[in-house]
Amino acid sequence: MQPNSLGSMELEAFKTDQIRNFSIIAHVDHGKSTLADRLLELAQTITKRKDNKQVLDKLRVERERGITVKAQSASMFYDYKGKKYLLNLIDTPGHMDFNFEVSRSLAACQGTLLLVDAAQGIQAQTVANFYLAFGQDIKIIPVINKIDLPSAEPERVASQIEVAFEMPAEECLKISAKSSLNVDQILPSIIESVPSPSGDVEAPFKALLFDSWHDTYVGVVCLMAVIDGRVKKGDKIVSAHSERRYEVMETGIMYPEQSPTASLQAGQVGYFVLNMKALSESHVGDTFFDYKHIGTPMPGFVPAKPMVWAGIFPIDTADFEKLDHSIAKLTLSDSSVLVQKETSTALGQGWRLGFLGTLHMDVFRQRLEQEYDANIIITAPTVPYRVEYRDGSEKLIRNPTEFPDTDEISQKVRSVQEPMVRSTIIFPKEYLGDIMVLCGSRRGVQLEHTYLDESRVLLKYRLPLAEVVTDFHQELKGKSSGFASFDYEEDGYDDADLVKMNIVLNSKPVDALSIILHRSQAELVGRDWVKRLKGLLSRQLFEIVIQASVGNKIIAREGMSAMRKNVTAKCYGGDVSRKMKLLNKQKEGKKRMKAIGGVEVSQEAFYDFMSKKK
Ligand SMILES: Nc1nc2c(ncn2[C@@H]2O[C@H](COP(=O)(O)OP(=O)(O)OP(=O)(O)O)[C@@H](O)[C@H]2O)c(=O)[nH]1
Repeated sequence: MQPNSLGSMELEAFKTDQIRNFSIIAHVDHGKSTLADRLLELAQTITKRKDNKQVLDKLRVERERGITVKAQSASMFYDYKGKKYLLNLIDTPGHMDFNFEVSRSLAACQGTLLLVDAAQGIQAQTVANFYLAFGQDIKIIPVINKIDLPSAEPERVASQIEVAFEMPAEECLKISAKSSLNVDQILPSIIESVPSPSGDVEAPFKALLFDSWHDTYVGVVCLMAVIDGRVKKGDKIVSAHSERRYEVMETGIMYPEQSPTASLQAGQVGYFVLNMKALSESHVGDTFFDYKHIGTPMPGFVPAKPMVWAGIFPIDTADFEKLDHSIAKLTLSDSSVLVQKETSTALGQGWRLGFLGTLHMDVFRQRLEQEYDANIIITAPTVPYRVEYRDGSEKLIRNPTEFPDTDEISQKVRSVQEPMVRSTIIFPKEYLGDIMVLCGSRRGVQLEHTYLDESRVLLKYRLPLAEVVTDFHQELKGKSSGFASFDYEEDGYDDADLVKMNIVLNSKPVDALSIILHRSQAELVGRDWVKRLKGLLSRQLFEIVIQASVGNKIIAREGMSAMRKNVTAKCYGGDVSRKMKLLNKQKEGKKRMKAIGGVEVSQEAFYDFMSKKK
């Protein structure tokens, strides 16, 4: 199908009272993208297709994982009661790592559809998204989806919505995005109940930037909600954040692809091509003004803060240049990843990357491997720790190698702090005991315990982020047969008794294997790591001692006795060519080895260790 092409559009006819800007928020898989497609079909922005492939989920990884990562927006024209409306749908990502993107999309809307699966009911992310929208003071329309499923219980879900969000159960729309049942009620409900944007077309130009990306053909594209005034090609506008001046090269709407328009004006949402050279010049939450009328900027966003840092290294060091190039290209389309160069004695040259969360990290790694054919080792993720020194200075630690050693801590450090989160967990009540034990073992403190209905429990816990970014989610799924849903938001820093654990091979520390953890866990983790490493290293011609240490104290130890290895032993003198071949093979194998404390460790052993690590 070809998307509709409008040519250069005239949008001036649409005054603010004919415009509605809305988004859809939902827990993962509750049907956002399917509903978005149905609405675009209804308004004939796209034609109906058999394969039901979602238009708004563009990236390959998104399609494979079935999650929306990058928010995409699309415009619709819709006739209602004899009047023509311009409806702008702003799609939002569906995972907790991307809450930042959800809030930036919401800031451009006056209303949102809160979509809940009729079989699954309210999930953790429904709650988180509701509060994001509630905090922005926009109209929330509850919609119960998938009512065609045999297991659907729309009445029960409606009463959960009433209990959790104090919205009358009878206000919920009940639809099936898949079969289109009742989907025709949605756009009229948006027009009736979502306020139109309150801008002034005659006032000087002012717009809010809420998304941007890099386009191979035109460069940086910015999505903006025009607050006041109007703008057209050739106008000069200025960024409140950087005070840089830009010329407008093109304006348009997403229909659903970029479709140029003669202008954009108050209330409208559309894309801008400016003479911006790099994506890093576009700051989400920035306000743009007519360069002659600089007013008060819109309240800014809290910028996306990377909360999970990990080292990335090529398995084969010869791939460094290629990988450098691939990472640079990939960050062009994902400006929330922060990149720094890093050198490790064990793994060579690489990078330290900051991600919004572990899913974000996984998506990035998967794209590197799939789209750029990269072979990489990724180290255990670290959260940013804060160290406050007695002299008043402060340091943010993103790499365990930078963490102060025990002597430094006792002499110079006032406190070490770790980032905390407030988490929401929703699950059937029979799993309550196990889930409370799990949260307790992860140093969690319970904040709330409510029943959404007679069988579903909502728990709120305050937990250290470090405990959440490893395998917490996986364990939660395991303990609840897959029924628990989980979401979290940042909640400041707390003092904590943290230590750096080093892994030492024949008295030499392996920097890539250092981690920061709570003192109470060091021994357990140390014993586990040392044992697993022993399983992965091959015996060598001398004895190997593998130790885990905290400061000068050895907390775990394993030894491997020496072995004599002679690859030519099997050749009884005569066959010289076979002997040479074997020797060459051994040499080849050695190229990929690193000698640490005289012990040869293959990159593959590192890879195996990292990928199975807690
Ligand atoms: N039976 C039924 N299935 C539906 C309905 N709406 C969506 N689905 C299915 O539910 C699954 C998830 O739908 P998506 O539209 O991808 O969900 P999403 O909320 O956009 O997911 P993310 O982008 O990952 O957040 C898909 O397999 C859809 O076909 C519905 O009304 N009925």
